[in-house]
Amino acid sequence: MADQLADREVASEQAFVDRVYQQLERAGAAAQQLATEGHSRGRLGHEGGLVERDAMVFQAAKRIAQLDAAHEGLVFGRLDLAASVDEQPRYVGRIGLRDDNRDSLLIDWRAPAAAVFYQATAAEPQDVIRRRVLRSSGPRVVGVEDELLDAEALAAAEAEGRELPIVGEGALMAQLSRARDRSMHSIVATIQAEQDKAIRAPGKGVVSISGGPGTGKTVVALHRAAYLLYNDRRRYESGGVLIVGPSGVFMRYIERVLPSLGETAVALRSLGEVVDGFRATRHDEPAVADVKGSERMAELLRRAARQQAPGSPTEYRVFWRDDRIVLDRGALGRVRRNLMSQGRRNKQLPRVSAALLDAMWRQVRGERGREQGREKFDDEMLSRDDFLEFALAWWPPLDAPTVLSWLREPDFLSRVADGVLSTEEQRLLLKSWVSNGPAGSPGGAPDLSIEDIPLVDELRYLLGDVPQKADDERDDPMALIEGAVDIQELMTASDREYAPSGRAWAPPTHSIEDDAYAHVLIDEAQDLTPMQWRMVGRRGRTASWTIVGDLAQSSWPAPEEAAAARASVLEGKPNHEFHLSTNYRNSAEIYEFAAAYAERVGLPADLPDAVRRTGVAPTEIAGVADLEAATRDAVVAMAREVAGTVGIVVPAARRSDVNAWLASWPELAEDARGARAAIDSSVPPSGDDRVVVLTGLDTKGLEFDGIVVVSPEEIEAESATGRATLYVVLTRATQLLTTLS
Ligand SMILES: Nc1ncnc2c1ncn2[C@@H]1O[C@H](COP(=O)(O)OP(=O)(O)OP(=O)(O)O)[C@@H](O)[C@H]1O
Repeated sequence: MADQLADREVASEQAFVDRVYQQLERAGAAAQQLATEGHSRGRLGHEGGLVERDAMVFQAAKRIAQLDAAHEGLVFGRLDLAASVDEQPRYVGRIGLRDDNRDSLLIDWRAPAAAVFYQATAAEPQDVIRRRVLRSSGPRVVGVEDELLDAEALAAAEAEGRELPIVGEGALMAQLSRARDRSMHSIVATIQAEQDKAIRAPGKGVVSISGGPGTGKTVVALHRAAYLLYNDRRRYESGGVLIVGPSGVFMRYIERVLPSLGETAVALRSLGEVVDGFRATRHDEPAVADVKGSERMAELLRRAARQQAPGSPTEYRVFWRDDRIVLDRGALGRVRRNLMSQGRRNKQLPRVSAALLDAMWRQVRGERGREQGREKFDDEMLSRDDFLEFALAWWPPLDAPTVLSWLREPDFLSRVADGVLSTEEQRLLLKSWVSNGPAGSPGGAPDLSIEDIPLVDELRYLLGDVPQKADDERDDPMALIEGAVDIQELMTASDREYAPSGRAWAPPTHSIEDDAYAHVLIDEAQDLTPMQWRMVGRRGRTASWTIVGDLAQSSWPAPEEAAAARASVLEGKPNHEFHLSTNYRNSAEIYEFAAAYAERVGLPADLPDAVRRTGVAPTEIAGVADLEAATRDAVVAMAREVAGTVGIVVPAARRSDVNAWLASWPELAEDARGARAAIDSSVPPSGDDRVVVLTGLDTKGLEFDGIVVVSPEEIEAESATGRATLYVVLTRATQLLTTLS
């Protein structure tokens, strides 16, 4: 009986969904035609035609991208309202669509009219009688899940002859129990009321979203980005939206969510990729990372950027008429300080020769020289190769990696670090830079760590952009100091990131002028170091912000210092706080285990309620004699048990060993479910790899059906914040958790 009823409801929804898809096809054909028309106008050749073509192709391509993305579960919601409001059902989808009469067929989930779909509750039904979620596979409706919000209104509606049966077991539980794959999915159909409030918060100032593990902070923040783009497309698309997350693996995990919501005009960057033109994927060891992340590095770099370039000339001599002119250390030091006081170092390049000539002219005392005058003096000096070469060598254009490489010299470092860093801290820095051959190392490719990137950025701003030369001056370095031309490509942030072809990335300009975005969204914000806050802060001085995080998951050892850096970045911006309180990821059994750990080790944990029980408690195996055999048994069993992903979390020092084990286990290669193992998590795994090896830090923000933790006590001991890292690890599994020690 119940099945028949459900089948009938599915069939009736299918009829509506078919209508929507037909309309979508018509909209798609119209957009295609617009694109074709646009191209043929471009062939006319005149300039107006080209501009028009660009605009048309851009619009059409955008529409097409939106429509393609919409194909997955295009229609997902239906509201039946009290007769006094509207007898017709309202449908909610990923995009808005009108029928041929321009009447609304489908409401965009972000439109004000759709808000009630998320906000109505049984306590406050807001005229909603029944909320229905449609589950689909492509264009096929496979099920419906209803919620009755107002029983009295239902009785009244039925008395008037409307049929509103209630079927299904609740959309949320169905959604939460699904197997996890390698990407995060959108939650448009099941956004909960407290999440909806954060998503729809006004786009001014700072929206801070906090909550414990698995409360949907990341997924909510991504839906908020889509909401902002929908609501103020002009502002956010032209100004750009920057989304920053902890790692490349994490960015790949979340990258599908926004396109599936029809949005591609967004820059997704891991912390190692925030600065245009640089890409770091390697972490420094924790003790080094702690030094590089400290705000004290800003003072050290400020000093470094003011130093004379190591190896540059310290003296210039020339005879002119009756005078012997000498620019010695003292004189040069004065010129340097004077230039430095006028602004960024590279910006002074056009003034260098004039400043040197001023100092030199003051030494011209002889009558013959004075009579001939300053102009004659300047002309003669500027035609001397040795003078121009000196000027360029003394004040060369400097890029950030070059200045960073100066710090590899122990003497240089101790000079600029005096009173800022301890001897031990200086030693750690030297060790990291010398052993990894940083940028500028002779012959060695730059190997910057994720923690080096904020230092590079700090220096970019201290030095200013290296002037670009015009084409005909490429081979003439002198052009730089003789009134350099500052030619930059004119591109906005969104031009950079968004190409109509659907490719989300175009070459960056590398200029500090182009760093700014209209909205900055920081995920896992609890992990940002003070130097990272400064780096992202420069990208959002006039932006609105969304910041999500959970302090108990922090791996930064000095929370007060990070909080101060954050406060100074956001100073003067109004702050709106949102808190999420339900854990949607972990089974209740797994989260209880993790929460007990957090309490035991004294983490300041914000403990959400986990809503889904599986009846399976985590497995703790202690006193393991053969770690490889035990790991293999646990992983193989788990891969059989769950349909989705399995993560093996290991101490950083054991990662390559465990990778080698994994590669040698035939059981996994031949796994009946076709599981294949990704050999190394630092290499992007292909789509069907469902078993991966990760360090504790790698797991930030991710989730898996099953997690096997190898040697939790070693993960705990890896750094000063190892307990927080282990807490993160224990909160990654949706179904099964096993620990081996
Ligand atoms: N309303 C919802 N409907 C369905 N699934 C949801 C909902 N909210 C969250 N989820 C799911 O819960 C899981 C956790 O979400 P997410 O990763 O955003 O949480 P988080 O708070 O960022 O976690 P953490 O801080 O632990 O990294 C994801 O699988 C997400 O899709």
